[in-house]
Amino acid sequence: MADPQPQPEVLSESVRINGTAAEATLTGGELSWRPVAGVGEGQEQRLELDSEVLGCRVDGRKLKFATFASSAVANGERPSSVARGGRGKGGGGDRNRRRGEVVVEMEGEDAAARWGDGIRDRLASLGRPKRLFIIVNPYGGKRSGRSIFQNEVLPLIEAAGILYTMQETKHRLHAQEIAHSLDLRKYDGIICVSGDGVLVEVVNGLLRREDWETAIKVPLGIIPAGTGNGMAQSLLHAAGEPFSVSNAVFAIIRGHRRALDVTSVVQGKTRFFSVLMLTWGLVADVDIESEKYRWMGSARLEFYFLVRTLNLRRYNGRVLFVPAPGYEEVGDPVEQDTGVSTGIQEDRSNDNNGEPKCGYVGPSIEEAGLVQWRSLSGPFVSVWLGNVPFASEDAMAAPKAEFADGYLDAAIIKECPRWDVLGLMFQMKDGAYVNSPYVEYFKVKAIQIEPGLRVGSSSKGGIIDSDGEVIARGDGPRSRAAGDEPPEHPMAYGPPIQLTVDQGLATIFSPR
Ligand SMILES: Nc1ncnc2c1ncn2[C@@H]1O[C@H](COP(=O)(O)OP(=O)(O)OP(=O)(O)O)[C@@H](O)[C@H]1O
Repeated sequence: MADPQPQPEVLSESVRINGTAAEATLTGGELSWRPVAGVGEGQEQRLELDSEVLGCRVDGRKLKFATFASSAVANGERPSSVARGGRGKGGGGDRNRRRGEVVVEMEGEDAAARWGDGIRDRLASLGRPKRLFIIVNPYGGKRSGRSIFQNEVLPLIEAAGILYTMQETKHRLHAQEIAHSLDLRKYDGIICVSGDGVLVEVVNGLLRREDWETAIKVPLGIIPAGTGNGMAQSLLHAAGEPFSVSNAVFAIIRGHRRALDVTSVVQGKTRFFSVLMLTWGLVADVDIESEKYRWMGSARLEFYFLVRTLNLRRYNGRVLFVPAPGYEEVGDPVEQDTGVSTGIQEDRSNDNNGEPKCGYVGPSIEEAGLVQWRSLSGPFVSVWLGNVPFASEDAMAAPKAEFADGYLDAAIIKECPRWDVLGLMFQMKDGAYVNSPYVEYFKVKAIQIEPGLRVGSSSKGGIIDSDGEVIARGDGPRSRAAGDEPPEHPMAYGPPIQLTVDQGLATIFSPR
């Protein structure tokens, strides 16, 4: 039998807290005190180290707690009866946190040093990171990554006493290069101050390393500073926390983590890894084609959605999938005896389109194929595959998605009157759109997309977008001669694109 964890010593002392004489006790993960005179005399007050304290430093006879909690706690004023009201364990108070300071003055420096050690040990036992590598994208979103880092991230990280190395990205795929070559032994986590794109680059960089198996276990963190902040919103929302930079930073400081599914997206020898979503049809068209209206600000998406709905496109094609348990009746059965009828083929040769032969090759579809494949045939208005609930701050595209269930959530719209499409958009905010009879919502272990031409066009296909990057675009036939520029997108539009999920392969800092 394993030895029981040694219980930390209980410390008690007569102190002054924020100037008021009090009896203080440090028990487990909590500092509690009762003022012995004046306001609040005899009333117990508490400070939870895990959910309310950024850090603590000793300054002579004083212990200075940097707090991040409800305003009353931040000033050392909240009575424990209030503190306990309606709060889950480790929940972190009323979520409207503010920075504050609680100063505990001891009678002597020895006592302060002893308490300082006790608090340091307790904070360390919470598994908080000590050294972080922080990647800042100064270019994403509203170009505010740098100022978010300086003004909102750094003060909290410093108050927590975390050592860090910061590097700004200089170009596309720079974050992938950094993650590919970083000395991971020096850090307890890699943090992205960016949109989702940089986080995805980091995952791809780690999985292309020779030591990918250990590298991908390094906890990742995301602090929203992009246009698409779906991962940050998904993590905060799952914990009941409001979307904010400081809540995202505090989640990283607390060091709680959760497993995260990684999807391998494969076409022939081209392979990359996704942690958010893949979309084909309406949503991809709106997302990508509306770029030319960027000058409109965030209204561009609504505007272009309206344009596209009025001229609704439908795409031919087929999706084949291995349904998750409970979804075996979705779609039609696929003949599977020869493999020819499905066209499902695997290339797990560890040759990533000429890149060095190392890194992760993804889970086998054949393993997934132990169960029956099913299919849905187009035309499709929209195909959405999500690994996490939110596609952006205010679009809950896959409301039942879980971080590490080993499945992708599919939301597929086939035939749908255009006014109903418009209605669905308004129900995207809270995910209610999936209850529409026009939306087929189910979970899959693996899925293959066979994208076809737009209905009514003999040459135009659609756009396939994974985690905000266009991976294939059917712009019509283009003659390519030897010496031509390499194709703009990594995959071709037309041949099958396969997705398989590796359950909980990555690790991400999470409020809960
Ligand atoms: N210095 C840079 N110059 C240009 N592009 C960059 C730079 N640094 C990073 N990028 C690229 O910016 C893209 C978007 O980054 P990020 O994830 O931060 O934001 P996003 O929300 O996904 O997108 P958006 O650019 O629409 O805000 C990524 O593909 C990344 O490679």
